[in-house]
Amino acid sequence: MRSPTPFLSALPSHPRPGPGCTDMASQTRYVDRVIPCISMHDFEDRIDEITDQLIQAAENVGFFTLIGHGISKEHIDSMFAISKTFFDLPDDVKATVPWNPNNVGWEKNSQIRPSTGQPDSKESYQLQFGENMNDLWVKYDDLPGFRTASLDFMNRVQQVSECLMLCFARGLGFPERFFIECHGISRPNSQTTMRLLHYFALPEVSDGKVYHRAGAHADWDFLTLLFQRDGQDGLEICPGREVVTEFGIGDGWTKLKARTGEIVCNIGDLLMSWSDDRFKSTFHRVKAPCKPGDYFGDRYSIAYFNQPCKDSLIQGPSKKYPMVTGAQFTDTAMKRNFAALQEKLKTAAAA
Ligand SMILES: O=C(O)CCC(=O)C(=O)O
Ligand SMILES: [Fe+2]
Repeated sequence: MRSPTPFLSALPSHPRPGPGCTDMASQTRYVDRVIPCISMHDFEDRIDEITDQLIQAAENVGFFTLIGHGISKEHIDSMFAISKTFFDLPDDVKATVPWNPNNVGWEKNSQIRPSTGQPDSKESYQLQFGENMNDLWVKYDDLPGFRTASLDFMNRVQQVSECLMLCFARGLGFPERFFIECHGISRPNSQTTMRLLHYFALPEVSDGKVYHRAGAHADWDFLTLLFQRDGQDGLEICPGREVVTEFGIGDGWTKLKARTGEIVCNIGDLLMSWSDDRFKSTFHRVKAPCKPGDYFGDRYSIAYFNQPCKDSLIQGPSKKYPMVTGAQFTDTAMKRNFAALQEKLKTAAAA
């Protein structure tokens, strides 16, 4: 059932409509690109080498995969199992923890991307560490152990994120712990978010409709860490951003295979801005399956969005953009997203 409420899309995404990027997979031009794969093993000893690799990836592709990151396949599988137990609950139970614009809570079929003008065919539950989660954790009696297990996994992903932040701070010439402090998860106004995602199984025989899974967008956070499951493919990327302040998108998409042990990372608009556009926030989507060979089954993923604390001060080393707070950055991103969505809906209504 589709929710009639157009979702304000306050989720960390920053869609860009553009030529050749309609999400109609039949019109897609595919391009082979090398997505850097970076191993974090022996992090302390290899920090210089890892920093160089991350900077290269951030400057040239905006996407990279991580291995040797220290989160075991068992932990990832177990978090996916917990995520499924949540999504298997009846909708009226999930509706006791509804989504709100602080980017927390459960939504279903309600995120409309400006790139498609239609809701993604999915449900998601967003979790944070701080006060935004008050009353938004599913009740213990409805799902015992969910909160503890989720927070444990979030802490593990945070540790990986902090290693990456340390490298990016070094690469940009900030004090080593600068980004880590700006994203402190123990602060009550932390906005860092883990999003559990469930894309519904779709009909393999076309009924004439396009079921978008996640329409094309760029994330507006600092850095996104994404977990996927073997065989549940669909993620595609399309580098195209030159400056964080302008819309723009290329037309050549590259498929990324879903692998359970790897973490797929992408630079978000925030890090693009904080690096004075040196690092690229990159468009991506989860393809609307429509062809033999596409994956039509249920797809589960987990995205961890590193968001700044509301009072963090954001400005790149060469001061390309005016200084803003974390709260202002997120607010501007949401408003821009909302305006792009209104524009898309207006154009669609006029057509
Ligand atoms: O589910 C995925 O693979 C991607 C999700 C995503 O890009 C997002 O939620 O921003
Ligand atoms: Fe995304």
